[in-house]
Formats: sequence, C-alpha cells, structure tokens
Amino acid sequence: MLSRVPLIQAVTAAYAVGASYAQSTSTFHWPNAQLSYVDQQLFEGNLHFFFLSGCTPRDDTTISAQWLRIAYHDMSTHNVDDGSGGLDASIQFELDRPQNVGEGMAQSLSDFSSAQTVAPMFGTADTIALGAVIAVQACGGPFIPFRAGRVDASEAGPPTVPQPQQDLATHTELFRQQGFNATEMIALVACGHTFGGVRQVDFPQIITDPEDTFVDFDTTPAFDNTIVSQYLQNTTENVLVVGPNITTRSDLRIFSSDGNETMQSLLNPDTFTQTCGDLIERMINTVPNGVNLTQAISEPFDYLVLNPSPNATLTLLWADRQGSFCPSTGCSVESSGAQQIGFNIVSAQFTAKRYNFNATINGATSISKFWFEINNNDGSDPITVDNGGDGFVIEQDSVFIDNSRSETVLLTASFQQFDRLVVAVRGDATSSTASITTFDPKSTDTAPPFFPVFTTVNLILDETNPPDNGFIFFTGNVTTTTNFLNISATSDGETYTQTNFDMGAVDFLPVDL
Ligand code: HEM
Repeated sequence: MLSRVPLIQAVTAAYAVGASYAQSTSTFHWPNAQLSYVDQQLFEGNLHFFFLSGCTPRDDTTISAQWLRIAYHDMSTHNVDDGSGGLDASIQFELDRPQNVGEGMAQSLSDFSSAQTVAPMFGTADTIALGAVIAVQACGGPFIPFRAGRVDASEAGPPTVPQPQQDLATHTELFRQQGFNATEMIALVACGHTFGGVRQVDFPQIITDPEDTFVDFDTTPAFDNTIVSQYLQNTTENVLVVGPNITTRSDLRIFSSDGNETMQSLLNPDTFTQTCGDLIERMINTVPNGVNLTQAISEPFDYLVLNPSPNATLTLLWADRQGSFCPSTGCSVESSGAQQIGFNIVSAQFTAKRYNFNATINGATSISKFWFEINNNDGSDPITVDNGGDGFVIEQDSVFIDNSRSETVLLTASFQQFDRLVVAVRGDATSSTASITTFDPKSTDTAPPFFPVFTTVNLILDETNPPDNGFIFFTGNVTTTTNFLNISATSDGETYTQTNFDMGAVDFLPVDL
C-alpha cells in the first residue's frame, strides 16, 4: 500500500480548485479553471483589501474613483463601426496621452499589479473590469454581475477618450462610437462623476486657482445621485459645470443636452442605481469583436457549502482508476474540518463554509473521480454533490504535484524564499522527463506596463525521493508568488499534462535552510 502517496494531493488539490455544493441554479461544471478563478477573485480575491475601510480615500479622492475612471478610459478605444478596441488593458500603453493625465492612472495599474490578480485565464483587462465592479460597490453603488475573458492588448489603441474642451457634437459622436446613445451618454457621465473630482495639477485650464488643488464633483464621496440633485438645484461646485473656463464645462453641455430630461429621471435614487449599474456593466463588457466573455457571475458557486447546517457531516467518496466504486483499500473519508468563508464586500450577504478532506489513496488502484455526500443529520436524505451526475473526474493520474513531498524553503541567511516542487510521474527513470511552465503574476516592472512572468523549468530527477509504487519523482524550484503552472511529463513515449494547476490550492511544509 502506497499510503501517503502522491494521489492524496490529487484529491485535496482537486477539491480545493473546484468541488462545489451550492444551493443555487448555477451552471458551473467542474473542472473550469477560468470560472473557478473568477468566482474566487470576485468573492474572496485580493482587490477587496483596498476597501477594508469601505469607500477608501486616497490623494484627495477615493480609490474607487480612480479605478472607475481607468476602466472608462481603457474602454473608450471601442469603435462600434468596426468592432475594434474596448476594455483590453491598452491603457497600459496610453498613459503618456494628455487625455489620460492623472496620477490615479499609474497608481491604479500599480494597485492591480501588486494585488497579483492576473492569471493565465485572467488578464489585466479582466482585473481592470473587476476593479470597477468592486470600486462601485465599495462606495455604496450597485452590484454589477461580472464576466471574464477579456483579452489584453499588446499595444495602444486610438486616442478616443473624450476631453473637457471638446464640444457636445464631438462627445456625442465619441460616445456613439463607444456604443452609447445621447441619453446613455448623459447618464454614464453622471454615474462616473458621482465620485471623485478634478485635480488642478492635471487640468490647470479648468481649475485656474493653484490654491484649489482638488475640486469634488459633488459633496459626497459615495456612489449616489448627489451629483444629479446638486446640478439640478444649481448648488453644484462641479468645475465641469460651473468652472471659470466655459470651454471646459463639458458636464454642463452634456447634462443639459436634452433639456435636463435624463438628469430629472436620475433624481430618483432607484433609477440612478439601476441605470448606473446597467450602463457600467455594459461599459466594462465592451470588448473588441471576437472576444467572448464568460457567463455573468452574480453569486458564489464554486467549492463552497452555502448556508450550511451546523450539524452537517460531509463525506468525500471516490472510485478507483478502473472506475470501480470502492477499492479494497477504502473509498471514503469524512471531512477533517471546516472554515467559515471570509467573504468580501461583494458577497457579504452570503454565509458559506469550506470543508477540508485528508484522504489516503492507494497509489496502484488510484482514483478516477470523486464526489461528496452532505448529511444534515436532521432525518432528511443525504444530498449527493456529484458535479451534475458526472462526478469530479480526475483527467489523468500519471503526473501531479506531490503536496507532502514538496517544500517551501526559506534561506535564513538571505531571507530568500522559494518552493521546491516535487512532481510525481508514473513511469521509470530511464524513459521519463518532466517540465513545468510557471506563471508569476508579480511583475518585475516598476512602472506600467506591468507584465506577468512566464518561466519554463526542466525538472531534474529527485534523488531524495526514490521510486515508490510505480511513481518516480522530479524536482525543481519556483517562486513563491507563482499562482498557476502547467506540468508536462513524458513517460514511455506517452505525454501527460496538467494545465493551470492552482498553487493556491496547496500548502507545502515550510523548511529553513
Ligand atoms: C465627456 C466625457 C467625460 C469627460 C470630458 C470627463 C472628464 C473628466 C475630467 C477632466 C476629470 C478630472 C481628472 C483629473 O483631474 O485627473 C474626470 C474625472 C473622473 N471621471 Fe470623467 N469625464 C468624462 C466621462 C466619464 C465617464 C463616462 C466616467 C465613468 C463612467 C468618468 C469617470 C470619472 C471619474 C470616476 C473621475 C474622478 C477621478 C478621480 O477622482 O481620481 N468620466 N473626468
């Protein structure tokens, strides 16, 4: 019996990356690395750490205002006439344009890079869009269902961000190109200018008094319709409405362009919230033709037990590699503990638990699929959670990371840290090779554009771990910030791959050297 063998890892990791039980109508089918990751980033990800104190102030404005503005400017390159441009992170290459002036731009991109949110299936464009969703909600705005799948541009788009000195006809045409009609233009500008304001150093032609370093669009930092009411009551101090320079009163020209009809309708707070939610959702989903976004996600669905019964017992069950239900060595284990999920502001209305399992799987009989049973211990029938009837299928059991043999190494002399991976390969040393390609979201760039780092490492045979029950072991070092990796191994002429292995799902033993 190969007790602590590598396949324990396959189960715990596989569970962590996707097994789920949610009392929702979600169509999620495991495995789906992209949707799993989106779910995690939306409801538990790093971006919400910027808003632990709510609508967080920064540099006279709020982080939310900076993040929403960059999303709009990035998306402004869209042209409905030929389907080009949209929210594609091309802003990373457009920061030297006067239309993108403002320290909030580079600062926001630096926020996104430091949050290390990007992944092989989730780029900077998706991060900018997610940032807008979280930013709006952090300041009391509506929840905007989120889709992923944007494709990052590798160069700048056209310079089509509206500028305050342009006339109404130019603005109307630019918004039409971006996919918004004249009424939607009025509302979208009001929604965008609900928070934040204008900085004197960026726009000295708008704020002529150097003493006025920053002028807010309205008197509340919140995502609310004060921008509208103060405009209609003539109490506004928005410099794009009442500033000394008539040429740059772009909000005044836009807001009044239909005789204030749209602004009057936005006086109703519910209409404001609903309209802004819909328009900002359309804004962040504006992408170049040919880019397909995922389904919209509005509630957590992945690897959670939602609204758990306090007395529930959860059991993990599996079938061996032949598909037999129960190998002689056993095929089920009860959960070894559970943690309450610390949801973020986007999902604070949910309660859910994540259960851990520690299964020992025989290396020879192995595993082909697993599933769960939830017993609420209240006399009701146990609930089977089996991925829509298919079970959670282990696509291949010939190559995987061995959790129990891998280590996180701290070099005490230099305080350097790295992960020493041990990869198990079914085969023998003479006919096997293995390599990994790692994805490290932590950019080595210090200013935008920020690029993640891909590295391919050929693994070497691990002399410290001798062959065990048909498996041999390879090893290689990777950065501790690596969030995903692909493993490829050749054994006896066959190639096995595991793609998008989630390093967040494993927990290596720490060792000091
Ligand atoms: C004709 C269209 C628009 C014009 C001319 C315009 C112009 C401006 C200007 C001049 C600023 C000041 C920036 C600075 O001082 O650095 C600003 C800020 C801002 N804009 Fe717009 N804008 C327009 C549309 C929009 C839209 C559609 C949105 C989002 C939906 C938006 C969101 C913001 C936000 C959130 C800020 C505040 C940024 C901060 O406080 O850091 N804008 N806008």
